[in-house]
Amino acid sequence: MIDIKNLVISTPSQEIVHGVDLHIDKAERVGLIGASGSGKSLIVQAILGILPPSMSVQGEIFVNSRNVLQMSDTERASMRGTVMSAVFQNPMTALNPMVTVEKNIELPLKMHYSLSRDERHSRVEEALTHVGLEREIMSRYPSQISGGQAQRVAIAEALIGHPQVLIADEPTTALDSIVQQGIINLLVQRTEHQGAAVLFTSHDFSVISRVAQRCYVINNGEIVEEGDLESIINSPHHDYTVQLIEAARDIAISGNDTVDSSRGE
Ligand SMILES: Nc1ncnc2c1ncn2[C@@H]1O[C@H](COP(=O)(O)OP(=O)(O)OP(=O)(O)O)[C@@H](O)[C@H]1O
Repeated sequence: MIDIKNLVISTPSQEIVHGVDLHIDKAERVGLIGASGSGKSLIVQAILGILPPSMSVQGEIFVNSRNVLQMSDTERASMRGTVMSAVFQNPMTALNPMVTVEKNIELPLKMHYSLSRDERHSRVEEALTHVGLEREIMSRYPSQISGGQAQRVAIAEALIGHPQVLIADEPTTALDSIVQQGIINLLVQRTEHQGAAVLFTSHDFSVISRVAQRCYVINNGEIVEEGDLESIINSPHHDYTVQLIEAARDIAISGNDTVDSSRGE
């Protein structure tokens, strides 16, 4: 589904991401874990084609066997929402503050499908139910909902076009731990239900362990370890991985969690 080969990302003065290889299979949930500043967001931005213009990028990023680094902006835009979608750390920046929750969520439908207004309305209602929100929230503006609700709205928008992969760049970092848990459960449930793959970035092994089946450990722009989550947690090879595991509060293997996914918001 996604195959990254020898990805190098540089500013005019220095190389930041040094030859990263990363692979995600269809419907697989993959974690990318590393400390702040290790290069996770730049890799995500390269996949989505939204790197700052000052950055240069080399290597290959194949999505469904097509190199996105060689695509035009229009071609890339046509993939957003249907092939790839993304959610970010701060949901408020992802939502358009000038329009209602309904208008935010229906955007991918308007861009990619020819549906009537009524059809879009019922798809948005259904999407809200799937992310555990009441339909009344549709007419509110992003400033009138909580951070946890906003992240649910962002997830509804990201998944409404049934993308093949959801890229989640630290989507729970800005939320408190109870809300965080609900968002993680929701992401796992919904992507599993829709058969979507996930690339989930975090600096926290306790978060990654609840989402990913396999993970990559990144340190200073370099992948230092990769493997099944259980193997990495039970027998990490790299000192940096050991440090990340020791820093985690509590580690679970994903799928073992039964916490109510809308608690505390
Ligand atoms: N637009 C930019 N111009 C110059 N340097 C940048 C830019 N964006 C990021 N960097 C640098 O690149 C490095 C990697 O940043 P990146 O945001 O990918 O890290 P990260 O692992 O996602 O960290 P965090 O968890 O804090 O988001 C950092 O040293 C950062 O300062």
